[in-house]
Amino acid sequence: MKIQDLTNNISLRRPLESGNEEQLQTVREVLANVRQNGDVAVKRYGAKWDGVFLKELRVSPEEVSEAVSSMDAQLVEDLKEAALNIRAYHDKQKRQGYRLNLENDSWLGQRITALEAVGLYVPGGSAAYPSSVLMNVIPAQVAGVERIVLVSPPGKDGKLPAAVLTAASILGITEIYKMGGAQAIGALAYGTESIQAVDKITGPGNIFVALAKREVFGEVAIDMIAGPSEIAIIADETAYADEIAADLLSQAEHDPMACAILVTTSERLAEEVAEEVENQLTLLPREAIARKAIENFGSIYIAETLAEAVQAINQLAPEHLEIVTDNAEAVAGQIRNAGAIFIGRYSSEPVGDYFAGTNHVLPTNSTARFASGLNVDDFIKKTSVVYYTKETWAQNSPKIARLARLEGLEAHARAVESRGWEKGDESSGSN
Ligand SMILES: NC(=O)c1ccc[n+]([C@@H]2O[C@H](COP(=O)([O-])OP(=O)(O)OC[C@H]3O[C@@H](n4cnc5c(N)ncnc54)[C@H](O)[C@@H]3O)[C@@H](O)[C@H]2O)c1
Ligand SMILES: N[C@H](CO)Cc1c[nH]c[nH+]1
Ligand SMILES: [Zn+2]
Repeated sequence: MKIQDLTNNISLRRPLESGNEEQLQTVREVLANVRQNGDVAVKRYGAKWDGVFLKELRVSPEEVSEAVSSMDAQLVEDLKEAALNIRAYHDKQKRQGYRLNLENDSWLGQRITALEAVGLYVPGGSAAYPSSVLMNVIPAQVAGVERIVLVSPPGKDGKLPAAVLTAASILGITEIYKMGGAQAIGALAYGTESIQAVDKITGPGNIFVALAKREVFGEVAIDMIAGPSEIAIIADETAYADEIAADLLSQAEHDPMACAILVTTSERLAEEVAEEVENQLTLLPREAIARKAIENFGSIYIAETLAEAVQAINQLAPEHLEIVTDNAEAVAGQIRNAGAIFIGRYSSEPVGDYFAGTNHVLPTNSTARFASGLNVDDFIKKTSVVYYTKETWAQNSPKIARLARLEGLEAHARAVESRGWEKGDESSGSN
């Protein structure tokens, strides 16, 4: 791993947001084709990139039961416990609408409504992500979404991983389709013969998924760009090199485009971590993927002070930040930009990926400057409500008409003035 001095050039930005021209072109073609040709296009792209041409895109109940019965009982228990933790954490995010009472029985309100139909992308391809099923579905369920659709790419055997189907089954999800990449995003956004379009698409994925979500935004809502994983670690001389290296590799193994960065005040640690990363890499089953990520998007930076390290991280806005320093909680208090923060030696990042209860669908590519991780708010909308009684109208209509005329909008002024005393009264409003 490269070791360098910390400069202002620290950056996570990969060519993700725009993708390279070829990837973007592919994604646009796929989306246009799915819009025009529906299922046939989805199936053809599935054959091309997932290596299987499917007759049926929807997962049958038999496939689900077969998957569930093939699962190790302990793993099912582990998934259930993780699901409980995730639900407990997300239950706290539930919102109530509110009502602001005004004079003369008038009121204003904010009404919270769950989205009607959402499509949740569960990545597949090079790994199976039952944890992403939990992370996507649970906040949607807590919000009260009626129709929850899962999509995920099948393996060459034409099946979804048993663990993915088991996680869906634990949560009671039955509308599941075997499709991945940009074609799945297109199907969710536009609808096809076998899948009805949704209102919002959430979930992480590789570059093709991330670009496709960005392209369909507007036609449907999306949660964020949750692309290839990232980890940044601030560590001082109190940290253990083998643990830091292991945590860096935990994210590097996701994707050749994953990003792993250490910012440390200790030169000794920097050197030891670089050596450890190399040693541990050779022992990983996904060495080839992790090695590419480390070579292309891995770096160790040496900072003069912790304050400098904190400043660099705030500039970086990583998806995940670990703080392994003396008094790590105080350092965490100074972080403004990070998708999720893991404090201290025992909060290794995978704790959050699987089990703690916090969400692992998080903003990447420095978008943590303005975006949040997936949460219950992603699955609701807020509607404002106004109820003015005659008295409140009478008191305020001259002011409103003046403001309308200030903007040169005479019809607005006349509308508010058009209410007359002689036309009778109305009863009170209700929410
Ligand atoms: N940010 C987060 O919250 C988060 C969480 C979990 C996973 N991840 C990321 O999700 C990603 C998972 O990636 P993955 O590839 O394993 O699975 P994926 O499901 O995202 O992508 C697989 C699909 O990509 C499409 N594809 C593959 N090669 C293509 C090509 N050359 N042209 C067009 N389409 C192609 C195929 O349709 C395939 O079905 C990783 O980048 C991982 O870091 C992110
Ligand atoms: N670290 C990923 C988010 O970047 C989430 C994940 C799922 N499984 C393992 N990890
Ligand atoms: Zn992970």
